[in-house]
Amino acid sequence: MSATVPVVVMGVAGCGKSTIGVLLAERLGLEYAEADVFHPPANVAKMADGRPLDDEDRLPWLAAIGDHLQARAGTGVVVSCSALKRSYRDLLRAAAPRAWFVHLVLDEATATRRVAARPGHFMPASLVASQFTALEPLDREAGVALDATQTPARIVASVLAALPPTGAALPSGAALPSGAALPPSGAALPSGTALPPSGAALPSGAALPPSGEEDGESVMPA
Ligand SMILES: Nc1ncnc2c1ncn2[C@@H]1O[C@H](COP(=O)(O)OP(=O)(O)OP(=O)(O)O)[C@@H](O)[C@H]1O
Ligand SMILES: O=C(O)[C@H](O)[C@@H](O)[C@H](O)[C@H](O)CO
Repeated sequence: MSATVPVVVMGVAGCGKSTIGVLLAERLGLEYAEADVFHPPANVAKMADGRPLDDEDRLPWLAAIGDHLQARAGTGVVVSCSALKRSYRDLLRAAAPRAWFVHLVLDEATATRRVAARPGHFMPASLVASQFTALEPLDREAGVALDATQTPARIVASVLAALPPTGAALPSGAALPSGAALPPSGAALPSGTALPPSGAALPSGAALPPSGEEDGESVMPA
């Protein structure tokens, strides 16, 4: 199986970007790139010191990741990148218009627990709250939002099912299917609402079902 769309696995620290990115790249037979290696040393030092990055800090990092995506636009690549804000994703899309995002959606308590339990990493658990402050969920952008408390195998299977077919047109700022009736942007689905099967359109920002329920997925139109 292969995908030529550049796939960006996004979300807060601890949501599983690296874990899922590696597995996904393996399944797709593509190169995996870890966003943390694109940080200037000053960014890593700042985070290790317990200070969150700001927009200015993130600009050179996003530019480097954008270059990496652009250089592999024809062959495909899987990149992990927190891409917390819409404006950050816009920068990546400016470099790679076909970029397709996998948002691993996780609650703050679980993210904090995972980061605290992870040995030998520069990111302190004290910074997880700032990641949620910055986070702007995928909003009518090409990609899929998945419940990050599912098993890695299940998450990867959902991504593979949702990926646009090789060669499919992926305009940036993906258009909604014509005639689709959607609640206002950011509207949460009533609790207990069954999510449509993979491939169906859902506004991002839709509430994901609690862990353990069927599916845990919302797909943005490609
Ligand atoms: N689906 C999952 N279920 C349970 N644990 C997971 C899952 N995905 C990742 N983890 C664990 O959570 C921790 C954080 O995962 P990972 O390093 O992949 O996250 P990340 O989003 O890349 O974090 P960061 O952005 O801080 O590098 C790891 O210990 C990993 O084993
Ligand atoms: O945008 C950011 O604040 C950073 O990218 C962080 O997300 C860290 O790099 C990552 O979480 C640590 O691995």
